[in-house]
Amino acid sequence: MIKLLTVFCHRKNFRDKMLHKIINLTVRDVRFPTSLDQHGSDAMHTDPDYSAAYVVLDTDSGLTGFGLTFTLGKGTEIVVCAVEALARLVVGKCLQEIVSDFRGFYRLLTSDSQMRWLGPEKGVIHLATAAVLNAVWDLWARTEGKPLWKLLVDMEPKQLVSCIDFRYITDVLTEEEALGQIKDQMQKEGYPAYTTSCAWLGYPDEQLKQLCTDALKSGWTRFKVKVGADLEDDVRRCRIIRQMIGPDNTLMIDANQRWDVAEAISWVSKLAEFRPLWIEEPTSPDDILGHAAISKALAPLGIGVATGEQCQNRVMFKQFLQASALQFVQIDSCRLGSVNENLAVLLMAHKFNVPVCPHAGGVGLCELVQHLILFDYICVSADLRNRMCEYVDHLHEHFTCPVVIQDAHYMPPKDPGYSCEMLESTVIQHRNPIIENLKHESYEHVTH
Ligand SMILES: C[C@H](O)[C@@H](O)CC(=O)C(=O)O
Ligand SMILES: [Mg+2]
Repeated sequence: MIKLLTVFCHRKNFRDKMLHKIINLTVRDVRFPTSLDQHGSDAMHTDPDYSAAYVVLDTDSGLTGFGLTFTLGKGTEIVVCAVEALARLVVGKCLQEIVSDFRGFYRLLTSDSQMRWLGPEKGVIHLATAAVLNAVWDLWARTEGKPLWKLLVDMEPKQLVSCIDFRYITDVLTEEEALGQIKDQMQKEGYPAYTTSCAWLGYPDEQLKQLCTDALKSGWTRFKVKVGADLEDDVRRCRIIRQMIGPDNTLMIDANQRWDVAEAISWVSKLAEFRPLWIEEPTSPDDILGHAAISKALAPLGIGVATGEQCQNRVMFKQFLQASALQFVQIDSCRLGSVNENLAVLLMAHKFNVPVCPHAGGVGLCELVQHLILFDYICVSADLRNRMCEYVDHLHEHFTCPVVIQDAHYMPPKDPGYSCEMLESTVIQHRNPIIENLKHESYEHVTH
């Protein structure tokens, strides 16, 4: 009897919890002046100001969901407008209504017939979708009192798979197959990380050496170097880093889409003596066959191709995998359509036996993607070979639950949610009021 009552109360609590109705969505343009010190600089983004379109979902129960997407500087204004355009599809819905048919809700956002023309599922509108859905996932995880990775790990495989939109990928992965790939066994340990913080393109050699020395002391063994602007500089910088980290540590290089295909092959061949594990984004992120040609040419040198931080959607990832055009999948928590679409890519990568090494850094990307890679390890890949998650040592102090790195490993987050919440003081201090002022002016214009 007591047991029955407990089950009843539990169910009722669950139902009540899930009834949170979303009554408001606010989005803020939050920017950080990272370009002043050349943090984040690469061959194509020479003065990046790390920024976020930051979403807050208020519910009638008082519980709040936080989400974001990462972008750079002025571009944030446009993403903010796109989020505002999606708000009408979210406000007024109950959490239960959304998560009981998450696939349907994902489609509602990505297939709205007036907005779909902007994508579909790519560019600004997809970044906006990610920001909104990230907030919904955060709200769900908070409702359950679990960190997002645990919410995913505890879900029945059937429910998990029901969050994925399989449209356009059933030729390589069906719902039934996906079900078979999800393991229900749990393990907990820190997830290996690599650092990009030592070798941004705009850092002078002395700074590079100092940061490398510090990182080695803190236990880092895997390092990424920005390349692609000037070959002589790249040779010098890679030589410095290789000498400092020694022959056994791992080095990766990242060109941020700087080259054409033939140029990529010849340039990277000249850096082969430094034994990079991968060349990241050698050419246009949309050129799947170009990546395949680069992969083929560099394979004899032992250099793989990594890409994904600007891969538009699961369909592109599908083709990269089908064409053997990448050897490392770099999922991104804010470029793809949130957890829903990232789940699809994790499962496809598993099917093709290609390791996932997420893109992180920016603002908030480390906080978010750590949940996805933990889930991948526990429930999908159960493998750490050639796997690591990027880490960049900037802007974590602005989050209420920043990542915890120990001995170059991500430690599993414990707080409920998706780790998206920023400090209120940060949002106030770094909010870019341009859009709001503009709106104000146009309202005035209309009323006069
Ligand atoms: C503009 C960003 O800093 C970009 O360079 C990040 C990146 O490519 C990476 O972290 O990898
Ligand atoms: Mg990169």
